[in-house]
Amino acid sequence: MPASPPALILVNLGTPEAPTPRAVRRFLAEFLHDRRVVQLTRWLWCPVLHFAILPLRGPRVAEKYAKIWMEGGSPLAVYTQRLAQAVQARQPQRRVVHAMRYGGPSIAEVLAGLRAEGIERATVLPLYPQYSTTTTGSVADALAAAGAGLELRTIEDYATDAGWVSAVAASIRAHRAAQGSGRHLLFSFHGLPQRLADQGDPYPQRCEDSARAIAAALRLADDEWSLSYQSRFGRERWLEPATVSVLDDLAARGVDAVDVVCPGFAVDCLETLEEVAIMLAARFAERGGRLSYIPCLNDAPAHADALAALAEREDWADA
Ligand SMILES: C=CC1=C(C)c2cc3[nH]c(cc4nc(cc5[nH]c(cc1n2)c(C)c5CCC(=O)O)C(CCC(=O)O)=C4C)c(C)c3C=C
Ligand SMILES: [Fe+2]
Ligand SMILES: [Fe+2]
Repeated sequence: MPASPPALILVNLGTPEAPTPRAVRRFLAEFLHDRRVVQLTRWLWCPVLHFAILPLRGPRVAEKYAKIWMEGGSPLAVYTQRLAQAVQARQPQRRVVHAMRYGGPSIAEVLAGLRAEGIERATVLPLYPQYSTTTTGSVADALAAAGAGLELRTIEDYATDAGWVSAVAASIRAHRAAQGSGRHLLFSFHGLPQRLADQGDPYPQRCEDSARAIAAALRLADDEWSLSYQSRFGRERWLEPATVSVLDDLAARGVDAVDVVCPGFAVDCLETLEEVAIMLAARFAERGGRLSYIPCLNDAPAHADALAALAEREDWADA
């Protein structure tokens, strides 16, 4: 009898439990204490974080979450859970669960639950197509901290996975078929401090690889698409060009219709729904244009198919 396939753990970033200042502060406190995310020495960072960032940002960001909150909770949590269920439906022979790097369900509690069920092996799929030390690397830290007891294998990057690329390309094609073609396509990825890229974080290269692969699948000419980075945090220089500047430049050049897609995000979240689909769309409209946001793959069947195939391929040879 062949060994049953390893469990599959889809790991996402995490999100506040409620759109309230208190819940946002709690979430940000855990997130922004992660040394993968903020590298400043603690005696410098902790006073800034506790006495300035959390008190000021908590209420401001809670208002943003309130604008996008769904009946079942934060979009990131709702879609991550639905995506895990969709992958589970495609792979009834294995346990498919989800975990969050910050907040719950935590990686440690999910691993403990699997161990309690007698599961001995798991494939971990961080829901970040492009590897970064700040995201996938941080998931690896949490797995190591949660301790052994389960044999783990992690899929660290799927930026150019053929199944995932064609799922993203198909969703763009479908959106454009409904909205009309001939529009500029902007690939907007979450940014990073430029310093991390200079220190060797492969993330910007992998974002470029993803954008180029998706543009090729759509047979776009070079002047029909661009790539940019959004969601800047802090005063340091971040990856460029910034999404806001690229959109302002497009508007200034008279481009009045832009489609924006965010292939660095597996599911919709604050950064896509509030920052891009609401704030940046309003800013582009003020400049006379129409920004059409193309939703993330979320729990679409093609997304679940692509991730199930990816996990199957990465399983242990004897599974
Ligand atoms: C998709 C990949 C992501 C990378 C890379 C990333 C790096 C990164 N992020 C921050 C700071 C913040 N990010 C915030 C939200 C957020 N970030 C990602 C993904 C990546 N971050 C997601 C999916 C989300 C949304 C979570 C949700 O609940 O919907 C936030 C919180 C919101 C806010 O306060 O603006 C911060 C802060 C840094 C500093 C960083 C790299 C160093
Ligand atoms: Fe602290
Ligand atoms: Fe982020």
